Amino acid sequence: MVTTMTSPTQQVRPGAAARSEDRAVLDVRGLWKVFGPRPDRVVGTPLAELPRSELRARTGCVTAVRDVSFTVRPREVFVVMGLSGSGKSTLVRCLTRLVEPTAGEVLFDGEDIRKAGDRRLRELRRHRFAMVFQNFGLLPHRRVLDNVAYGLEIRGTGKAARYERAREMVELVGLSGFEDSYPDQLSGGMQQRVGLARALAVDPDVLFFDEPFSALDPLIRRDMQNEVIRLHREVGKTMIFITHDLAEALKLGDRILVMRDGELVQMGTPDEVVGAPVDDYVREFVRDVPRANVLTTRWIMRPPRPDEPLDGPETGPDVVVRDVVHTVLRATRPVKVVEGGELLGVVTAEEILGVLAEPVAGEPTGKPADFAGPSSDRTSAGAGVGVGAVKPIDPADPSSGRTSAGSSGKPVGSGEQG
Ligand SMILES: Nc1ncnc2c1ncn2[C@@H]1O[C@H](COP(=O)(O)OP(=O)(O)OP(=O)(O)O)[C@@H](O)[C@H]1O
Repeated sequence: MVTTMTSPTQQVRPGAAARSEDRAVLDVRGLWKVFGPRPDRVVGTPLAELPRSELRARTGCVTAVRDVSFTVRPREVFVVMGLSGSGKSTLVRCLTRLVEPTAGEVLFDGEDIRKAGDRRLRELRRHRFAMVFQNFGLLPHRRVLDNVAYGLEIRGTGKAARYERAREMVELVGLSGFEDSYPDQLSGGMQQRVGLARALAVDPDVLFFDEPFSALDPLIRRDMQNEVIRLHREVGKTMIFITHDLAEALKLGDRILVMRDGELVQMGTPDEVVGAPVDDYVREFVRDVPRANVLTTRWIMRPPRPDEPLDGPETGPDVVVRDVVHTVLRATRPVKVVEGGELLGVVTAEEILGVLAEPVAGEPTGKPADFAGPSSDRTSAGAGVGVGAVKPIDPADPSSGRTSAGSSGKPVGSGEQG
């Protein structure tokens, strides 16, 4: 057992814990949603290959979700990100059948939700799932406590038990003292805390968030993101979170699914998306992200040179670069990246500067060409999905993430991870 120098203040990417479990809470396979007349005629036919605008002109149909597959693991925060109209809401709504999928499978704990009858679906929605919406969805004529207790009331929980639970949840989200207030007496951030408390009150297996903070001003929004991180630590729920904001996705997500025109473009951990964007669409999203705040030592380490001393400090491969900068710059020896007793590589000031400096397109970064970069199990974070695989860093390839993701130093939310 190797003791690394990872301290509680160091940021270890949150996905590390979730990744250790194989079981899927949600297993989505080949999911399609086509809106419009006779959508069945589109899936699996040449019509499905048409660009959106042409399909719409010829058939009146819109393919909102196109053959998307992914799994969500227990306690994972899984973020669905993309520009407006990319299909995020439709995809997530298909998971609870708020929108009926056109084709594909949605397995929840192994059960195909598409085969569930009305009664079973109601049961699942009341007991296993909860949603937090952008517009809060609170009942205006009910007090905070009654809003929080609402899901339990629907479920038939007795008054004393539901109020007890509701009080606990109100306290959990930091609203003690506001139990008797009405929604319009609260600020937007506080209203969304009520939304969170209400969702948590029913003790769901999966919490769905549909752009919950996009109506809030930036400071409140940041508070609420931190609140989600804190609540996730405390209650450990599986969360599926829709956002069009990359900083939010990087800050909250264990893994991120990037969508464009209904398709899955890339799926991976925040460092995979920033370190190795698969195409220009994703590259444009991550362009201004300070990479040192997101990439981990695994991304920048290199094999030790034959003459290098290997008695320097140690760190882990999932430690964010920002958190080892001082150690590396102070060390008189290369910092060793160690996992399970195995030396994976070393990091020196040279590698740190390589991340901090603005990369110049086409220029070699100095990394040995035969070095494989992040291990293949990490780059296949798509969990059985071929489309989501990311490219390992290739210093010789100007299109690889290392040379294309900018480092403007602009503050984005990713800097507040943890
Ligand atoms: N009920 C509907 N009928 C027809 N087309 C729809 C319907 N709902 C969504 N669409 C279309 O499906 C596509 C995906 O929409 P969706 O709302 O899922 O995207 P989104 O990424 O969530 O966008 P936004 O961030 O703006 O909410 C869009 O082209 C949209 O116009």
